[in-house]
Amino acid sequence: MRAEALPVRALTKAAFAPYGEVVEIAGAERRLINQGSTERFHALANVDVADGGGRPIVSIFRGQPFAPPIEIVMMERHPLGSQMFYPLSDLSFLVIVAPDRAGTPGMPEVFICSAGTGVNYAKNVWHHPLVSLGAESDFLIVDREGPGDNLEEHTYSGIRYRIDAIAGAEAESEA
Ligand SMILES: NC(=O)N[C@@H](O)C(=O)O
Ligand code: NI
Repeated sequence: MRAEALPVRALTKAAFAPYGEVVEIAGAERRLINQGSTERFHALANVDVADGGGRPIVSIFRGQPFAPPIEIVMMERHPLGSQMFYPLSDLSFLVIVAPDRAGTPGMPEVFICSAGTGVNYAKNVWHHPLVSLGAESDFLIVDREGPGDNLEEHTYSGIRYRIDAIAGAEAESEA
């Protein structure tokens, strides 16, 4: 089966806008609270999980690292809610998303997400399950618990996608 190599792009708010929000301090509304002893970086992402009686939950994902070549054979989406990944380690990870093409994912876009930056996938956005890099990594997750089927998966047929190199991220792997 044909496998197409994909470029890895730096994550920016503009590039990721069709898929959700970038969760980072840069550009956030900053509020000084607690008599000035604490900075609040306010409303970094919108938790959109109420459809169908859903409620927001916080989890931790512990991801095992991937290394190139990384094959992308499937994508998934959550029709009833957003899903946020915020890295608790100081490693980069890959964010892989795709536009919807008549109910199936189109060609993926791959972004490298640097340490201290997370993403909030908007509801019903095609994305690849967590791809950690370098070492076992923990992520804070905010997504939906509740009735209904909140997971739709799609396996590409006739074409596979591949990530052959990730500049910089591999250098972060454990020594
Ligand atoms: N299945 C699950 O909870 N994880 C995926 O949704 C994912 O995006 O990693
Ligand atoms: Ni997901």
